[in-house]
Amino acid sequence: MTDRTGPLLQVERLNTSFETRAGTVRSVRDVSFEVGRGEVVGIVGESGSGKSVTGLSILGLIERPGRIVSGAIRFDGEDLVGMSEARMRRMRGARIAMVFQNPMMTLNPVQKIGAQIAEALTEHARLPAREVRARCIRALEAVGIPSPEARMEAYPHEFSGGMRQRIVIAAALVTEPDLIIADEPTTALDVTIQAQIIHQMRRLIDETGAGLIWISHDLATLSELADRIVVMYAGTVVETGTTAEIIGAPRHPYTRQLLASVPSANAPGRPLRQIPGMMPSLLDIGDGCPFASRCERRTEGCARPVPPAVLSETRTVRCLNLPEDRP
Ligand SMILES: Nc1ncnc2c1ncn2[C@@H]1O[C@H](COP(=O)(O)OP(=O)(O)OP(=O)(O)O)[C@@H](O)[C@H]1O
Repeated sequence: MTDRTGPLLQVERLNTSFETRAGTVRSVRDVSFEVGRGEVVGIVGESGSGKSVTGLSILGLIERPGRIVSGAIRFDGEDLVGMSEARMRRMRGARIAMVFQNPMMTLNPVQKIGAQIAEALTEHARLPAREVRARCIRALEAVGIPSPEARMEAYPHEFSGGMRQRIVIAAALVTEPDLIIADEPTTALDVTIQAQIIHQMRRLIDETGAGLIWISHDLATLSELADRIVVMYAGTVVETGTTAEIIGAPRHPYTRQLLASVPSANAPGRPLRQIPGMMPSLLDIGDGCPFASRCERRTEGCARPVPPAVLSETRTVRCLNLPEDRP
């Protein structure tokens, strides 16, 4: 049963692990967040914090030795956890789309791009050829490809890196999905191109009312694009809030340190501030606060599980020793 009044996506207490010879890698632990219609939610965190595994869990793409251990992923009111592979595949094609970092891995080098985008469409719906063509052109226009009709006949190598990434986004958009999950899609690109793509994505989400999850290690990019931000550290969500709250008044000690390491927050010419210490291994990690070993505010209680505190309708923070309101 679908519920059009609720949020588009609700991830509730998600746990995803990988069984390895060395032990259980608990990549995603007790992760909860929501995405509304027409909303962009950014997931930020250092490398290895569980961002991609969260995205792949939503897409039903966790493969052995990994599995979703517990939790619910409700999309339009329906739980995706435990859905049959055949239905999940249809969901991925038609209603939930994904965009990954490397367009060359997604695009077929020997097929014209028009045909590749059309394939995304015809795999899941039987449509007249004229309609398919019109929709492909619309998708290319939407991501800012000039002369889309002529460009449909070109091969991937005839495009620049930025244009190729736009084509991958167009292929994800052509089915008019309700939810798009983008995993570091602009990381490899020039900052100017990044800014253009981000601007176009924002416009698209505003126009179509789709939901977008944008996974990134870069808070500066997210501040331009996201409505809300989910901060992940060592597999858990440490803080969620509106973009203005996270950027303007971070509460969790990790979020504060992460912000302090963003280049624009540093004086020019000075080296970036690194967060001292290392992220703990996710192998058989306990349930206490994972940031405790690097945190100046840690106390004995931090070794026990720290439930997320709900500070307001938009804000949760998982910390026992919250610093004052403003840094
Ligand atoms: N197939 C797998 N087998 C074992 N461990 C895995 C597997 N896939 C991911 N992991 C582990 O899960 C943890 C989270 O990885 P994930 O890729 O989600 O991090 P991330 O935040 O997306 O990092 P990055 O920014 O580098 O992509 C890591 O410790 C990683 O080693």
